[in-house]
Amino acid sequence: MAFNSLILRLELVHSKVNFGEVASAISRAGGDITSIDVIRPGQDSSVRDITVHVAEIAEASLIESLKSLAGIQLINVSDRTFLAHLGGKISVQPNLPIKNRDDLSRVYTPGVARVCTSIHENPKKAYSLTIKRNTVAVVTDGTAVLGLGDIGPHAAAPVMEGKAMLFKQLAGVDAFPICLDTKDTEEIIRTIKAISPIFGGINLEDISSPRCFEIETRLAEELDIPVFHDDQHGTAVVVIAGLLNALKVVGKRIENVRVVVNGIGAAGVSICKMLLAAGVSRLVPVDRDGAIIQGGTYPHPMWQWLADQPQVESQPGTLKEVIRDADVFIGVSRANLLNAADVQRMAANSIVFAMANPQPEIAPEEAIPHVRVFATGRSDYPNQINNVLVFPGIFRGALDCRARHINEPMKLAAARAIASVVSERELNEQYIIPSIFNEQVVTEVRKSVIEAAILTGTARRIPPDFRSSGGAK
Ligand SMILES: NC(=O)C1=CN([C@@H]2O[C@H](COP(=O)(O)OP(=O)(O)OC[C@H]3O[C@@H](n4cnc5c(N)ncnc54)[C@H](O)[C@@H]3O)[C@@H](O)[C@H]2O)C=CC1
Ligand SMILES: CC(=O)C(=O)O
Ligand SMILES: [Mg+2]
Repeated sequence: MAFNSLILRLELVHSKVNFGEVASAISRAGGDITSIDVIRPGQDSSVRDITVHVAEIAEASLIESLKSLAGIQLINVSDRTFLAHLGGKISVQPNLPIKNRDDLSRVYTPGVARVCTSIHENPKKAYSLTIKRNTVAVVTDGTAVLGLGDIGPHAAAPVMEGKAMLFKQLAGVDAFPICLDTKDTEEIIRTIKAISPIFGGINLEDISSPRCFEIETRLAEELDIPVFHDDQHGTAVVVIAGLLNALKVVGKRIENVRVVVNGIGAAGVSICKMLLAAGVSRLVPVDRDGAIIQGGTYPHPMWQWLADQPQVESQPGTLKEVIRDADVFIGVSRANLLNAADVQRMAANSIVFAMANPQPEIAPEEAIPHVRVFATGRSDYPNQINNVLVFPGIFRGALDCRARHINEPMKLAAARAIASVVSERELNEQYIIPSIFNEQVVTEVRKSVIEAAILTGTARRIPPDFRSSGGAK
């Protein structure tokens, strides 16, 4: 169950209500008071901030019960999540202070002009003399934000700022959110190309399918820096990592399992492709209209590609039909599509990754008693299968070796690296995937990605820690 921390600012009229009554009302509604601050004391009335820990589903009734108490005025309700977003979540910091005119003339005019000229003469120097080598653009058009859909570029910004924070904190990569006010494929491509000179990589985020496929393919062809649509490939990499470990837990082999993937959009297409590359031989891709079947005809080019694959089943059906006897369910669609009875009909020792954000395809409480391994994309349950395990390390590696592309071998190497962070001894139903706070994740992903980039010839630089030994020290 998800919990929230609310800060309730209340005015109490002392002749009508006392604090004990307020505390009892909060407790009856399921809230735990964690702190009380008196904001304005007074003889007749007082204003207090009461911090309350409460289940998300009980929030509305708690607020209603306080409003119904005589002598109470509810001045404001803020939750800590909103407070964490006040003023935005990132800022730009200088690397060195400007203390005097001498400093100024070095970092700015006239000194800077010599540096500009040097880059003009040799554009490669942008990597050593500007922020390019460590900076990634996190670009969205706001059309497929989490599972919230097309909420636009302004509303998408908190997610992009969040990704930028994670890039920095987990991998030391400076990332900048770019929220584009256009849904036009050509305009998006043109704009990203136009802003690309300052960036060492482009992380596309939350751009809806099918446009996301063309945008990524075209940019990868036309730019000489890595372009990575996180919702496609970051998600596929982390799913493969989790699946490799989950299969070990349940004692099944990837070649033998029947896998249902629900939601064949950005994430679903890439997951299906990577599952096939990893050896899955029985795949059932499902979207709104039911299973995408072998031999079928589809307007969506990626669905058509799937329909042409021999591993894709030819039996039509709705999600509720095709989930029967599946060994693995992977959901990257939307909230609340399955119930306990559906997952009970899966094969014994089933694996369910319900990854729609913020609400999964099935509530964890409903699924967990009936499946062997359960995972979501959320941080408040065990087994968080989220692309945050991937993009920081993959870009760290790609930037450090100045990879031109992030190719399939680099992605597979990243998936294996993430899986390997959980040792055989540690592996169990509740622990198939490492925590994002496990420092080994970025280190291992970076190392494996650089090795794969060097082997496949896409690296344009050998990082110092790879130079003498032929591998990371
Ligand atoms: N945990 C993680 O790391 C990640 C989770 N996701 C989640 O996966 C979901 C999809 O994300 P994207 O692929 O980026 O979006 P998308 O918009 O590209 O694709 C969503 C797909 O789901 C399909 N869909 C919608 N309702 C459906 C239904 N009732 N049954 C079957 N299919 C249905 C749509 O037709 C579409 O093809 C979102 O909830 C997102 O938050 C996405 C990326 C990473
Ligand atoms: C995690 C992520 O990228 C998404 O849900 O869209
Ligand atoms: Mg996303």
